[in-house]
Order: sequence, then structure tokens, then C-alpha cells
Amino acid sequence: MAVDVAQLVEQAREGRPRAVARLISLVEGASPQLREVMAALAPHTGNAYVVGLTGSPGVGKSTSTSALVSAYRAQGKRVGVLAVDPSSPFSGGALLGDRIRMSDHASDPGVYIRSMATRGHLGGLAWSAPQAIRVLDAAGCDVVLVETVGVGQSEVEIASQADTSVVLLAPGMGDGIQAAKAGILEIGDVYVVNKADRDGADATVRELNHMLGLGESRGPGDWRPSIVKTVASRGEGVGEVVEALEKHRAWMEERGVLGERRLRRAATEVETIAVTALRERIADLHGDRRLGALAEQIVAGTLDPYAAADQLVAGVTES
Ligand SMILES: Nc1nc2c(ncn2[C@@H]2O[C@H](COP(=O)(O)OP(=O)(O)OP(=O)(O)O)[C@@H](O)[C@H]2O)c(=O)[nH]1
Repeated sequence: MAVDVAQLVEQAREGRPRAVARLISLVEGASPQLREVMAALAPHTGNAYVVGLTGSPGVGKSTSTSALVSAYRAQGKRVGVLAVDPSSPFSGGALLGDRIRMSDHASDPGVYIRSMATRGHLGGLAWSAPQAIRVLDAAGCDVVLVETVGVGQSEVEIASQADTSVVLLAPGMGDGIQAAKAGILEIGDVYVVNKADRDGADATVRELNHMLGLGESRGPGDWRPSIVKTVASRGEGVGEVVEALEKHRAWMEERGVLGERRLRRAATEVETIAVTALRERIADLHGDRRLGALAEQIVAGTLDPYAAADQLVAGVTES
């Protein structure tokens, strides 16, 4: 059933949680009304500060996110939380866990918490998360925290969608080595060593410092990532994390880096939407039959793959 998008956007901007939830559902479900939704939201976006949080399972992401929400709420800021599970086909499931851990904030009208699953989506996370962030932004969130249950690529993807990326580690999890493997040392603007009440937190900080130094591809004017120790379950160190985030944000604003990051993000977003649309149109127009016919010619040596791809693209753009 068609929804009154203008009304929904109006209600979301007034801070009505149900309207925000409906809009995100339209995004997630790739509704035919998505274009209308995004057009209606566009004039109201661009204010939220987007923070990405990544880290291995169990490191304390949910606990840290919840503690960050409290810290920002204490400053009177409106906060959106997007918990993204790139590996789960379910929405709202894994997520039950997150919701329970987030229950402190469930009745707070200044906080929106939403889980998203992205497997099976054409374009996946790269496509859907930015649209959901736009909804939260337009709904008046000052800060949007994007938490991912991540491995490898998806973490890097989330980081590329945030203004500031926080990487969480915990002592004794062999995380330093894991981090290096996952290429995480390139994506963090702020590193948080959580569970600092456990042995080995200082060693993890030292290891991290060392590894960040080793991979020194930064120039003299570049941001030197902050490292903060926390005990998220007790809220300890969370104020320092907020300070580190604000410092990074101020640093980016002074140098125009924030604007550059957002431009790059918007460009990627447009590209992803265009490529996804192109893929869908190829499937709609030709199905596998056309592609199959081209493949046969390639295997037979009567056509090269580039010429075949040109034919496919031309078929879509000319129609
Ligand atoms: N000792 C200690 N435990 C903590 C701390 N922070 C979180 N925990 C506990 O660690 C466990 C995992 O925390 P979560 O916040 O669920 O971790 P997560 O990274 O979101 O985990 P996934 O949902 O599996 O990705 C929970 O039992 C928390 O209570 C901390 O600072 N110290």
C-alpha cells in the first residue's frame, strides 16, 4: 500500500519514532516509494555527525554504544543508533540482543535505535546503510552511531560511511594481530581498548601504539589516531571517547576534511545506486538469456568480453 511520504517525513521531523521506523523500513525493503522518500528527506539532511563503531564480536560494541548514547544524551543531543548486521538475512533478530542491551534507552524519545540486516540486498550495506543514516539525520539526530557486527570488508565499508571511525579492541583476544589482518589499523580514527578492567589492557594499548607507528603512512599534517581505555560496562572512559570524537571532528572541520569525506561518500553512494540500477535493468531487460548468448559467443571465441559488456550496457542505456 502506498504511504503518504510527505506526511511521514513531517512526522519523523517532529520526532515521532514510529514515522522514523516506517521510513527506515521503506529503505530496508527497497520500497518502490524509496525515490520519493529520499527526495523528501534531502533538504533536511547534512546535520548529523556519523560515527562508525567496529570490532570483533564480544569486544563490547553494544555496551560501548549504549554508554556513548548516555554520554551524548547527557549533553542534550539527539542520538540515532543503527546496528547493522551484514551477515544476517534477518531484520530485528540478532538485534534482539542489541535491543535488550539498549533497553536503558528504549523509552527515551531522544534516541532512535534500529537494526538492519543487509544480506541478499542488491548493493548490500553500501547501498542501504547510507539511506538509513539519511532518515536518522533528517529526523533531527545530532549524532548517528553505526554499529556493525563486522568482519573484514564490511568493517571497512562502514568506516567509509562514517565521519569518524571507532575501532574497539579488548585485551587478551589476540586482537592486535586480528586487527592487522583485517586491515583495521588503516580505518580507525579513534581506537578504544575496552574491558580495561581486565589484565593486559596496557599491553594492548602499547601494542596498538607500536603497530600504528609501524604502519606510518601518515604525513605530518595527518590525524594521529587517539587511543582510549574504557570499561564500557561501568561507563568508565566513555567521556574520554566522546572527547576524542569531538577532537577528531574539530580537526576535520578546521582542515575541510569533513567536507571532503562527505563528498567522497556522496559520490560513492551515487555510484552504488547507479551500478545497482544498471544491474537491475540488465536483469529486467535481458534476463539470463541475453547474457547466456553473449557468454556462448565468448566461449566460442567469436566475441571478446569487453565488446560483450559494451553490448549489454548499450542495450540498457539506449532503451
Ligand atoms: N569485564 C568487562 N566486560 C565488559 C565490558 N564491556 C562489555 N563487557 C561484557 O562483554 C560482553 C560482550 O559485550 P557486548 O557489548 O555484547 O559486545 P559486542 O561486541 O556488542 O558483542 P556482539 O554483539 O557479539 O558483537 C557482555 O557480557 C558485556 O557485559 C567491560 O568493559 N569490562
